[in-house]
Amino acid sequence: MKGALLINLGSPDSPTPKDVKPYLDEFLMDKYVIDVPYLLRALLVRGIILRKRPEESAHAYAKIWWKEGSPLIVLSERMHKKVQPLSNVPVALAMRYGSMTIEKGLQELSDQGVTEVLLFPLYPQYAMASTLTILVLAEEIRKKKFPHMKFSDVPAFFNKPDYIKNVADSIKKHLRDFDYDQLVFSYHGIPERHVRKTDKTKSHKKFVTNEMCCEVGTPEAEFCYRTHCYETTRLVVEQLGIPKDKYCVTFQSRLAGDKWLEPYTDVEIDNMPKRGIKKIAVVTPAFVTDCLETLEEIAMRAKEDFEANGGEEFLAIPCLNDDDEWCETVSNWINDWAK
Ligand SMILES: C=CC1=C(C)c2cc3[nH]c(cc4nc(cc5[nH]c(cc1n2)c(C)c5CCC(=O)O)C(CCC(=O)O)=C4C)c(C)c3C=C
Ligand SMILES: [Fe+2]
Ligand SMILES: [Fe+2]
Repeated sequence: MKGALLINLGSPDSPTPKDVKPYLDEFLMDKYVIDVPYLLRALLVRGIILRKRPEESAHAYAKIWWKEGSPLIVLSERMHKKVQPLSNVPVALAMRYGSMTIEKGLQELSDQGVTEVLLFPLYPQYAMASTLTILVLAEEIRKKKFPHMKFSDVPAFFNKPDYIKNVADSIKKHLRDFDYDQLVFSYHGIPERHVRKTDKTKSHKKFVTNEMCCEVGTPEAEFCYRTHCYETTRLVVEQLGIPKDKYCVTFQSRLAGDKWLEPYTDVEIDNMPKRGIKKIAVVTPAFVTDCLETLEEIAMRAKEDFEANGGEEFLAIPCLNDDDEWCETVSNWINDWAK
């Protein structure tokens, strides 16, 4: 029998340093997230980052935490609840990090008699720190615990017409009563090195800000997160008829140290009021579910900083979450595969 496993990032069990620390340890010790040799990674993560970060992150999580739990988990569960009845096969939900493990998700499917699984990473744009790490871990678990299972996966859907339509429709709905100077497309950042590493053609050398680094459809673009982000943006603004001077692409959530993809969201947004841009809307299409990075970093911190710098109006557009059209898209893709 066939079945699908929706996989999102995960969250700590509670917004306390006690629970945030092991979650961050699992996350940042992942070699596809901090991609340096094990000893250096352990020194960096356990010797430096995890000394202060759990306190700071717990404080940030506490600001966005809901009565029912982490927004990312609660919203993913709501989406799963809507997708299951629209799908013709069993659908389970799992997280890459934290307690809702991929192993538990596969066990749930296996208990229902599923032997052919569609792995569905909930990331529109491909990155080794998001999509690849899920696929690698799932395969490790399959070999150890579920050798009888067969896997397929949903590739990055950054340019799939249904997803683009869902994002465009959501933006249109939220901008109906908001007269904006600039629409900011803010994507989760990654170190530039990650883009070079996943490029099998090794043709990514220098990046020119605001220009696509490779062309969709070429081998170098197949795993290029940066181009996937620019292409999502291009297709969405094309569908909405937004002119070039009314939108921009930025990258958020960088960690200190490496050179991450530019332009940086915080730097760009802080500078906008000085350039006469006083009313902005921010959309975050790298996340299909609202989470710490959208609810705290964008809707709270970026808004405060924008206003402190002279900005007047700030609108954070929610992610697709459990939007009906989006849940239909997800179940359609599952049903197409299961045919
Ligand atoms: C080297 C560090 C990181 C890389 C690379 C990275 C890539 C990446 N992350 C997401 C999605 C999410 N990240 C979230 C939180 C988060 N991300 C990092 C670091 C890297 N991410 C950290 C340390 C954290 C934890 C919070 C913090 O301390 O700031 C989240 C939110 C989770 C939640 O519980 O709400 C998401 C979602 C993607 C898609 C991605 C690569 C493209
Ligand atoms: Fe992240
Ligand atoms: Fe590229």
